Amino acid sequence: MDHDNALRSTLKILWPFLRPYRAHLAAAFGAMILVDGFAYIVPAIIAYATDHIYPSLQEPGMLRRLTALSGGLLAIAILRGIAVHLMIRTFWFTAEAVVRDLRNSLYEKLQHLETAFYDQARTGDLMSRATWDIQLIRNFIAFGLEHRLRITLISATIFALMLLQDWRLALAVYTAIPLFIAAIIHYSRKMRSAGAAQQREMGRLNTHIQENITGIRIVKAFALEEEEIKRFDRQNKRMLQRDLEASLLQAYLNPILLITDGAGALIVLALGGFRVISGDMSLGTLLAFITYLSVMAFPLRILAFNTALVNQAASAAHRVRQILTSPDQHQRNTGQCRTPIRGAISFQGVGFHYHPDTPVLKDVSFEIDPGERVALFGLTGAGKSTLISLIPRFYPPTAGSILIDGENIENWDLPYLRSRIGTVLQETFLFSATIRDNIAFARPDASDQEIQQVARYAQIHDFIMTLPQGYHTTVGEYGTGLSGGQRQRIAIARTLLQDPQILILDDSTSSLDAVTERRIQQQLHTLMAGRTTIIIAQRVSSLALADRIIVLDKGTVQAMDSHEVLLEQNSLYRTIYEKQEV
Ligand SMILES: Nc1ncnc2c1ncn2[C@@H]1O[C@H](COP(=O)(O)OP(=O)(O)OP(=O)(O)O)[C@@H](O)[C@H]1O
Repeated sequence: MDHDNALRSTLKILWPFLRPYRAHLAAAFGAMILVDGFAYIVPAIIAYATDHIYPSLQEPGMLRRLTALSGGLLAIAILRGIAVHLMIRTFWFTAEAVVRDLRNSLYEKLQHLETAFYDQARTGDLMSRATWDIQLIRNFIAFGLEHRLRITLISATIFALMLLQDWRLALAVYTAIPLFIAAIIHYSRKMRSAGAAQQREMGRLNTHIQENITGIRIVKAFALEEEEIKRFDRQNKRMLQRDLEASLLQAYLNPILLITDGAGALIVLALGGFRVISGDMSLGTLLAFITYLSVMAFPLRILAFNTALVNQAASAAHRVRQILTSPDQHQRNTGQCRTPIRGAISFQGVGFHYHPDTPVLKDVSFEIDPGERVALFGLTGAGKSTLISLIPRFYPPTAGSILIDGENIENWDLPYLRSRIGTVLQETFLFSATIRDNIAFARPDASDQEIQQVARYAQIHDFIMTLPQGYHTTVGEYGTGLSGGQRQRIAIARTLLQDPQILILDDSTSSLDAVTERRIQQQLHTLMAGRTTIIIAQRVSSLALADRIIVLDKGTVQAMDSHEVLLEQNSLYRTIYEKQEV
């Protein structure tokens, strides 16, 4: 992709974000015309003074004319100063405002993307897009776009003025133009792919750092710190390689541009000088040409850098667009139903796969009555977590249908449906906030009394009260400073406060000791009263909570009955149960 295409495709992607600020852009462009327009008057004034004032300075009135011209030059300098200030200010304001809007849109999109998107995405790469790529876009709007417009404006105007002054010399100066354009196109293409490679590598580097920090305990447990440092060094070297490749391209392009500039000066001096000597051209015109060339030095100096910047912005905008155009749940949220949920759940011939060639659920059918407690039981990898993730529509079933209160889940308003389903997952995630804020996550307006009540239900209140700052204790990203069991109990309290009709417990008692588990199970009995509950039972002790048990085997329902019946009639159930009992 050449320079202009990179520019066009960047602007096309960014246009929805630039559009609200088009008046600012127009104002900045107006200021730019003032800045550069006045610059062109200066050579004309110098040419005029050389040809008409200096030779006859002794004549009456000439000194006054010279003073007036000098005053004019000073006024132009001041005006240009004001215009350049306004121009830079407006471009930067637009850049910061667009980037703020872009970040908001990106964050909003990240909230609504399909769960499947996150199965594929790497956090470090997403972080890189949300920070580094956005930064490149900001640089593009703040000065890349300004420079690009000025380069075009200055070159076009200077060429036109040169033509007006002396078309023969102008054409001679521009003989080097095809070489110039070929170099730009050639390096622009290379810069675009080097920029994309650089940004991909930055994503990998960020992923590396993020995964290392997240998994630092595992690294330490395996005493692999030194190995990790070496691995990072290798990754960092690849980053260096990509960075060098990108900067080298600028280092190659810049000399070509400077040589072109030098060739222009040579032509003006040699040909122009010859024509002045032969009386074909005035000295003033020659001086004007030399000044024009000095004006051209600015665009030429920044062109290589600008080409790199525009191409980097093009691939950054493309990477950001990939996220912004990924399918999100809004596209699937066509349901309107928001009536109170009683909690009947029906699976009718449900099939599901993450990848078409590996079915995870096959023809799953069962009925759960409102308020019933059902445990999902099966060997690891049987599909239990997958099955429950279909109920809040984290994934759409690939066959059959799921009904809640007789209504297909697709007909329920998605945010409403999810707000009525409470989930306590195996891995408890707590936000970097106070314990109070973590519990009140679903209902930030909950009173202290309500928060303490659910904390008591979850058997965590007494512990919280032993902390110096009580409910206002800040916990880390992963609830640092809390045990696994304490984190889980906070998560249970969080779900209790949500007061859902349907409760999904992903073996939420797995990190608890036997005494606490018994206590919490008693509380859970109270909590589950009147709510439909599905418990993913990794451990047989969780089965005691259920009225009926679904035995899942390799994605199919083998049986669904009470514990007693299953123990008597189902050999798979009996085998797993007895093994775990031991
Ligand atoms: N996001 C995913 N992408 C691709 N495959 C997946 C994904 N999640 C799970 N699987 C696969 O689907 C199958 C069922 O996994 P699932 O987690 O539902 O089983 P499970 O019964 O809950 O297991 P466990 O008891 O070990 O938690 C497994 O083979 C697993 O590898």
